[in-house]
Amino acid sequence: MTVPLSELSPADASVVFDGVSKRFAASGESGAFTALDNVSLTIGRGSITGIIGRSGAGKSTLIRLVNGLEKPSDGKVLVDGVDVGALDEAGLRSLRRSIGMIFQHFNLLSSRTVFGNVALPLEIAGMDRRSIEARVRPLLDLVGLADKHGRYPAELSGGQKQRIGIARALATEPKLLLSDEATSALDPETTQSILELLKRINAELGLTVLLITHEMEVVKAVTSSVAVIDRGEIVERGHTFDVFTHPKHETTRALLSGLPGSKLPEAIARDLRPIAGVGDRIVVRLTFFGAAAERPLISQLIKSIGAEVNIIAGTIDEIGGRPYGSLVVAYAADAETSGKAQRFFGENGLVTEVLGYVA
Ligand SMILES: Nc1ncnc2c1ncn2[C@@H]1O[C@H](COP(=O)(O)OP(=O)(O)OP(=O)(O)O)[C@@H](O)[C@H]1O
Repeated sequence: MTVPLSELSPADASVVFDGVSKRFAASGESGAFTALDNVSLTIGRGSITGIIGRSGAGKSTLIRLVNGLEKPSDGKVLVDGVDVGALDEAGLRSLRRSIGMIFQHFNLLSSRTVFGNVALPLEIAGMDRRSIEARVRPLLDLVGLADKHGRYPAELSGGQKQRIGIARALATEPKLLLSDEATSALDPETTQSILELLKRINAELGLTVLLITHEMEVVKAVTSSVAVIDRGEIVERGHTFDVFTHPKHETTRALLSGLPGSKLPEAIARDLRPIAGVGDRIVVRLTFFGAAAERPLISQLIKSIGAEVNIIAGTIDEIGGRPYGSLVVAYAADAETSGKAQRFFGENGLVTEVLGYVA
């Protein structure tokens, strides 16, 4: 799905938050605590959308509104056009069958086998044994754990437990999968394999995935759209590529600074000054996309400015499946050299950010 979150029509939407606020009674104090403040957000059908924010920003509350575990204080949450807040108990049960959910700590039943865990939602729905077998076996295949069907959760690794969690979430053939920090307890390699599985499920089953996380790495690897939440408000949203390459809000920038490859070497970061001294070099981050990534930019830059350029840090990466590069370079900060460099960056469509000055 390539349409920005704000431009989707309701017909393309899996979930719509329409002016949603959520206030909780503050214990021991008068008044209420506002966990979500007038959130309007549209989650495209068939997309993998990320909601990222720091601890306490309101991410879990947002997800609990989708499956009806909380009701909005103001506004509406629509899932496939259905107003969740207006559903009665029977309506909520049927809504929850159409939504799969995976969790940070997997929430498997230790007394049940792998098969038994995946079968549980089907047993609750009253499905007969043979139909359950027919549904569960292909799901275990899909998540790559067919050979573990008789094992117990305690005999599995974290990644395998999450695969079971995913199979269980898919058992009732939901149209929407909610992922609440599902990779936060996993090591980076296992995280990648679970994210790959989510991408496959999204592509093969056309399932919408709404993923909340505090990890930018997760958003970068798997989502096409992202919304940044800060103290209950959506402060930035859009295509993941655009938000990552042109972050506008301070919170987004702060979250991005934790990504590997965006950190400056310790010695440079320590010596960086906000104002240029005589003879200083300017330190600039260059971000480039598409065709620019294939050109010998640095040698062209050296020619254009007629001065030395030091490469301090660099990374080539992919965001939402699109390649981009980021380079941190330093060159003489005098007006003439800087002016030539600015012209070169402009002519070549490079996004630049001055990080500071070093001696
Ligand atoms: N039932 C509740 N009663 C009172 N306050 C609540 C309740 N649920 C959540 N809150 C408050 O709302 C705010 C948002 O909580 P929420 O769990 O949605 O944040 P989060 O972004 O998911 O954080 P984390 O990543 O730490 O789970 C927090 O300050 C939390 O203390």
